[in-house]
Formats: sequence, C-alpha cells, structure tokens
Amino acid sequence: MAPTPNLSTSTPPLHTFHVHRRAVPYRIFAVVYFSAILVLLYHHIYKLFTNLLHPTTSFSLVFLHLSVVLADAIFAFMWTTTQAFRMRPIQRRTFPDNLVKMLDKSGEYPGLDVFIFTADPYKEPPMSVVNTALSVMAYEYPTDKNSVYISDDGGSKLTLFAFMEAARFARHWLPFCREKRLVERSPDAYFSNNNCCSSKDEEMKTMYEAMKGRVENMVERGEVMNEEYLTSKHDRDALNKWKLGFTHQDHPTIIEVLLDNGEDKDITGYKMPNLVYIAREKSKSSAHHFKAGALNVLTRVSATMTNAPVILTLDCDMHSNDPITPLRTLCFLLEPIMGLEVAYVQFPQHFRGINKNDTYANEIKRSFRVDPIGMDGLQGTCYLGTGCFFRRRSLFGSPLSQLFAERRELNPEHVVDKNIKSKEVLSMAHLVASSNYEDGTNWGSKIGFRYGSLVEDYYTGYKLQCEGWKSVFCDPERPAFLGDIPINLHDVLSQNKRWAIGHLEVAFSKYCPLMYGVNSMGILMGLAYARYAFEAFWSIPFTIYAFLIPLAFINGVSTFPEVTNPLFYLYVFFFVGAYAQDLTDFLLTNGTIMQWWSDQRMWLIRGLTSYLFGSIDCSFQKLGISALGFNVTNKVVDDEQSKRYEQGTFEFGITSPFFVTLTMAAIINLITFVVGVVRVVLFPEKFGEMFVQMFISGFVIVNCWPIYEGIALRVDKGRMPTKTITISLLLLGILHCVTFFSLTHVRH
Ligand SMILES: O=c1ccn([C@@H]2O[C@H](COP(=O)(O)OP(=O)(O)O[C@H]3O[C@H](CO)[C@@H](O)[C@H](O)[C@H]3O)[C@@H](O)[C@H]2O)c(=O)[nH]1
Ligand SMILES: [Mn+2]
Repeated sequence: MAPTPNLSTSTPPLHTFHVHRRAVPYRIFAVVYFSAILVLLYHHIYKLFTNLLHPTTSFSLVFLHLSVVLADAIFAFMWTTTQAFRMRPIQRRTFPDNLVKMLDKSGEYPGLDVFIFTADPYKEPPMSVVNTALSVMAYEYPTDKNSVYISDDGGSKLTLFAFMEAARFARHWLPFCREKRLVERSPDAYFSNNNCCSSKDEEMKTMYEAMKGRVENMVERGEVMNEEYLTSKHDRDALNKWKLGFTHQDHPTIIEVLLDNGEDKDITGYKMPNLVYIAREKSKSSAHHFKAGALNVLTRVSATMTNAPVILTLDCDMHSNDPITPLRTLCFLLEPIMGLEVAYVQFPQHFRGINKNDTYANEIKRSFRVDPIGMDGLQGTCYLGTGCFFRRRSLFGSPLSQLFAERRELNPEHVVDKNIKSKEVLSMAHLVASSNYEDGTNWGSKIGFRYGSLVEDYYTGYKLQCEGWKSVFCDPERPAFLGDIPINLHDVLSQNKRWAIGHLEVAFSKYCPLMYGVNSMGILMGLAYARYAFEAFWSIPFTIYAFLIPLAFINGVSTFPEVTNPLFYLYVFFFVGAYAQDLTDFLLTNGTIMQWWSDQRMWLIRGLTSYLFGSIDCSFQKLGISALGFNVTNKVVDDEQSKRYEQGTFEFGITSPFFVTLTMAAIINLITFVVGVVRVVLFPEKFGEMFVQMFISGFVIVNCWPIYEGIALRVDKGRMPTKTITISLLLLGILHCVTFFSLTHVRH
C-alpha cells in the first residue's frame, strides 16, 4: 500500500505511515480460526451436558471435563484478544529534516523536560544512571530548552555525589559530542565500542575513567567520605543534608540544581542544559506509590522550574542511542492537524547484551515490537514506561476538557519567569515534592500519572486513551534508546510477576478494559488492553495442561480425542495455526527461528511461574492478607552468571517457588511420556487414543530440556538446587495420590 501522508500536501510531510501487507491475510485467517473455536466450544458444551445427565458419571470426571473446557475457553479468549493487534498493523516514517526547516522558518523549539528515575544505588549503579543522563543532556537540541531531572527514590548520597561529578564532566562531554557529531552520546557505550583513536578521544576517556573510578570507589565503600573528592563548599553543604536518622523510607525533600542553564557554560562557552537532582520527601505515614509517585513529583517540580510542554520519561537502565530523537517526536507532536490529539510518542525498548538465541526472551518482542504496531493502527499504542515523550497537557484531562491543578503554577500553560535557583522557585519545588502534598488533590486519579497498578505505565496510557487521547509508536531503524536486561532467570520471572500483578489489578478494577475500555475506545482497543490485563490467566490452562491432564493420564483417564476422531484435526489446526502465525509475526519483525523458540518457551515458563504466582499474590492482596510492592529489577551483573548467559545456559541456582513448579512440570511430563511409551508397547492398538497426550508431553519435554540439564547434568552454581528437586518430588507424590484416589471409581 502506498504511504499515506498525514499532512495537507502543500507542506513537506513530517511523517507518513502505511498499513502492513499482512493485515488482509490475517483478517481472513481470524475468521477461519474463530469459526473453528466455535465448533470446539460447541462440542465441549454438548459433551459436558451429556456427561452431567448421565447418572453414573463421577464427580471427578465432571471436574476433569470442566477443567478442560475452562482451559480451552481461556485459550480461545486470549486468542480473541490478540486479534486486535492483527487487524491493522502500521509502519511509520518521520522526516526530521522537514521539521527543522519548518522550525527554522516559523517557530521555536518547545522546551523538553527529561525525567530519569533511579531507586537503589546498589541495584542500579549510579554510573549507569549518570550515563543515561549524559546521553540525553547531549541531545541534538537547543541546550537552553533541555532540562534533565533525576528522581532518586533511593534517597542516596552516592547518587547525588555521582551527579556532582557528572555535572563537571558534562562541561567537557557535551562539546566533545557536538564537535565530533557523535551518535552514541552515552560515554560508556561510546568508549566500550573501542572508539579510541584520536588524542582527543584518549583525553576524554581518561577523564571519564577517572570520574568513574571516584564514583565506584564511593559506592564500594558505601559512604561519601573522601574530603579530597569534595572540592566545593556547595557540594559539601549539599551532602550534609543527610543527617542522622535519614533513611531511604523516611527523609525530607532534597533538591539540588547542579547545572543552571541561565549561568552554567561548557568549556567552549556554550550554555549547559539544566540538571536537577530530586529526592522527594518520604515518610512512613504516607503512601509514596513507587514509580508512579516519583513521576508525579517530577511532573510538579519540573512545572515550578521549567514547565516544558514536552516530557520524556526514561528509566535509569536505558540510554539515548540517537541524538535526534526529540526531533522525531516533534514530527508528531507539532504536526498541525492530528498532532494536538497525540498524548505521547512511544519509542520501543531495544536492548543491548542479549545473547544469540535470546534465552530468556528479553527482547520482549511481542509487547515491545509486534503488538504496538497493531495498536498504532487503531487508536495508539500502550505507554511502555520508558523512552516515551508526553505532551504535558495530556496529563491534565481529556483533549476537549482540561482539568486544572490545585495551584496555578502547576498547570501546563503557566510560564516560569523566575530563575530556577531563585528562592521562590525552590521553596515551591520543595512544597510540591512533600510526601503529603497530594492529599485531597486529583494527582494520581485524574491528573498526572495514575495510581492503582504496579504497571503505572500501562495503566496511565490506558486511562489517557480512554479519555480520548491518541498515541504514536515510533520505531526508527536506528534504535532511539538502548536498555540493559536482567540476565538471570529468577530476575526475569520476578519482573514478569510484577507486571502480571499490575495488569491483574487493572483487570479486576472498575476500569476493566473489557467493560470500561470497550465502552470508551471501542471493541478492538478494549480487547488489546484486555490482552495484557488478563495475561496472568494463561496460568490457568497451563496448570491444567501441565499437571491435571497428565496426572489423570498416568492414572488411566485419557482426555483428548483419538486420531480417528474428526475433532483430532481441529486440535491439530489450533496448534499449528496459532504457532505458525506467531512464528510469522516473529520472523516479520527481524527475528530468527531460534529466538522465536526461546520466546515461546519463556511464555510457557512464565505461565507456570510469574503468571501463576502473580495471580496468587494478587488474590492474597484482595483478601487483605498481604500488600504489593515494586521490587526493583537488579541491574548488577555477576561475572560467572554473565558467562553462563553468554553460552545460553539457564540460570537456576537459588531456591525459589518458581523453580519448584517448573521442576514439577518437567518431571510429570517426562513420566507421562514414559508411561505412554510403555502402554503403546504393551497395547499397540491404544496408540491412537494416546497420541495427543504423548505429543503434548513430548512437546513439553523438548521445551524442558534445560530444566533436565539443570536437575541432572550440571555441576556449576547455576544448577537446580537439590532442595528444589526434593520439594518438587514430594509435591508430585502428594498430587499423584490425590488423583489416584479421586479416580478410583473411574478406572476400568
Ligand atoms: O519505587 C520505585 C521503583 C522503581 N523506580 C524506577 O522505575 C524504573 C523501572 O524499574 P525497573 O526495576 O527497571 O523495572 P522494569 O520491570 O525494568 O520496568 C518496566 O516496568 C515498569 C512497571 O512495572 C515501568 O515503570 C518501567 O518503565 C518498565 O521499563 C527504574 O528506573 C527504577 O529506578 C522508582 O523510581 N521508584
Ligand atoms: Mn528496567
């Protein structure tokens, strides 16, 4: 299809898009697949009723049958929700050159406020946060329009110290980037790519390494103490704000303006961007709402200081990989016709350091690449938490009716006319960062980033779109940002568990996408958001297919149709159809078959771990038994683990409930398969009856290969702990006994 310009043809376009060719075959396939689902559901219900009406049917058999119907119904539901992404996937292009021409002729660059988040100096090394900040301070954007705000939820001296160093280094780094026209503007990325040839490079590298040495030295010691590093009185005074009794959960607000655009210049005399450090007030008596709370504090503090109309939210594990990214964003936000309706422009999370076959599916291709282009063709993509440029105005009510904050200074149209370091500005900034400031206001409910879910990104994007805002997904050839990934299985699964819980919180709130979302945005967008809200539901069919049905099989009860039954072909179609389409999506987004294999394996693994335990935690929270928290993902890498990751070896190593369910699934399916083989040898005529179960268990076994290795073949530290294996065997024994006694009357 020809690209469709989104502008009137008189001016050169700022952006275009085209609908992917796959849309039409996907729509046809959807109709066929959906019809097949209806046939299967009809069959299930028919059989269930005949079973129920039969006087001799035992309770256990009905239970088993109901479970199978439930599993298949959830598969069907989840399949339906994913169709929303496949109806109209689009691809966009931007023309930053045209934008620059337009701005040179007619206008001014809008201000940009960048928010960077960090929460723990030991899980998120301050040097990595510094690299994130330097990469965006060096954006190809007028420096007097660029302000970088660091939110430190760890309230750590170490992070502030690192930024004092960074502010000094930036005076050298920014002109260096400008003069050399670098595209890699995170020093760490630049120097680790062996960009060292000129003497200027060498000099810069030495300076960078010296700063890194000082910061890492402090972090290692856990205290900022070396007086010789603290050259200015101002720095010493700032660090003295950490008084006795200061903890990361209980402390006053600390705001330090480290660079002030009005007065600070780089070594060539150019203005520096603003750089502000903020540790918001924390107190045990008020909720701080984790990252969502930090986002709102930064929204307010930045409003008092610069109030730029465009906000970039960026996690500290991600740095800019392309300095013209803000210009690409403006291609959408400044577009005269549709621009005003766009709440945010989301760039995908791309990662560095992923191993060859992407063992843990860290690329998260479906959520970060495949699904967003599908939503982009409808009303717009989800907010993914980082690498996203917001129109500040979108945080204040729907496009048609603006809401106003309780203080005029916080509203998007307010113009700041005082210096960022002035007394008035600083006292207002402290006020709006206090821990009880939001009491009795609309922050978190109607204004700003929304509270109520651990995935504040998904939830906020969803609420904005329900209000009528559009959004844009922009995925240029050169990734705009590059992030780091967790490289150990447990970290990956914990992260996914947090997401699953956050999504469930939305699913079971009054804003459930299936009702509220469908009403506000229509059926397709509602389904797309529901696909995430209900992702933890995968755990239900997976648990049934991985445990219940194999246990029944071992105890002599087969659930699946024989190969001679026409229904058998329906199952084959479901399996092959869904997998083939999934593979197609993957290959069309530059994936390899092996990466796809890892991705589907991780989906199965998540089903029995993150989604399962996420559902359990969420139920506990609903029952008031426990509270939910945001466990920050660990970003520090252990060398030995790193080596195993490079080789593609799975990392177990610690005792965790996640690994218990995985081990159980691996063992029970191996047993099922062996039992099947023995029965086929004894009664070859039963092969047709057992084929489907043996195929499914065989498929699980192939997927579980790394688990068997972890249990039996490895001796390194990352192997499956003996304790985990013992607990799994015990639990399996109990489950087997329960099944055995429940099915006593059914066996023949
Ligand atoms: O109380 C908190 C907890 C976290 N963070 C920051 O939030 C960011 C994301 O945390 P991380 O541990 O890296 O979580 P991820 O799972 O990698 O983050 C994904 O999922 C989050 C929602 O669960 C989103 O906020 C993120 O943008 C998205 O990348 C980091 O910069 C943290 O420093 C805070 O500022 N305050
Ligand atoms: Mn992260």
